[in-house]
Amino acid sequence: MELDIRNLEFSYGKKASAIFKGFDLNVKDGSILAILGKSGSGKSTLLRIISGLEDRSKGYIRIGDRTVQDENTFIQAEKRNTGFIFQNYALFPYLTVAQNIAFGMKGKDDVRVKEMVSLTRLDGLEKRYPHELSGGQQQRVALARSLAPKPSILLMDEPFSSLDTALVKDLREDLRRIIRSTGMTTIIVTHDEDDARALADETLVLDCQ
Ligand SMILES: Nc1ncnc2c1ncn2[C@@H]1O[C@H](COP(=O)(O)OP(=O)(O)OP(=O)(O)O)[C@@H](O)[C@H]1O
Repeated sequence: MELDIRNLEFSYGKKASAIFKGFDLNVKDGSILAILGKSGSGKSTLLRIISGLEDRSKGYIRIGDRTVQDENTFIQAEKRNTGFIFQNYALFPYLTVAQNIAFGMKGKDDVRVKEMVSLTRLDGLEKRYPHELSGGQQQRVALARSLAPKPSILLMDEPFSSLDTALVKDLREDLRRIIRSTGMTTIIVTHDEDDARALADETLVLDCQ
């Protein structure tokens, strides 16, 4: 779905200086945007605002044809239906791969879990626990878990930060292939220009105001 942000304003607390002011962003349906920017420029904050985890921002945010925020509206994070993949993947250690993937879905849907396992090439690993997986496999479980409930948009914060750099090149291609095959509108926050170039259709460089 398309993401449209107009005139966004945000600061952490009344006395803090604004991280966003008059900020506009449009991401076309199905496209992959990389957000680059130095540490502290507000990359993670922007993902938190889009997903509804920060409720103090002002401005207008639309996802698809649904306004999730404007002066009269604030849709809570649970109801916003964004897929968020955190830096450390935040997998549940006591749940298996299949149970992790099923976690965010309403009701039991083994067919959808199987579909996600196959999309992310986790076949045969369904009964393993996160600590029995490689970093790249854990990332794919996080991806499968986020995609399973069919989110409106996928938000990834530093997808490669906890992985061995030698593996990252292959994993980038893998990640791009999976995202492309779903047609999901995706925003990837990274500090690495090579990630941005390899993964994204467009790049935005954030500059803290
Ligand atoms: N909960 C918070 N309360 C107050 N200030 C915060 C909070 N979280 C982040 N900040 C500040 O907001 C600014 C933007 O932080 P953010 O984490 O969005 O940056 P970033 O670009 O993602 O940085 P990095 O690349 O280091 O992860 C920073 O100056 C940070 O110190």
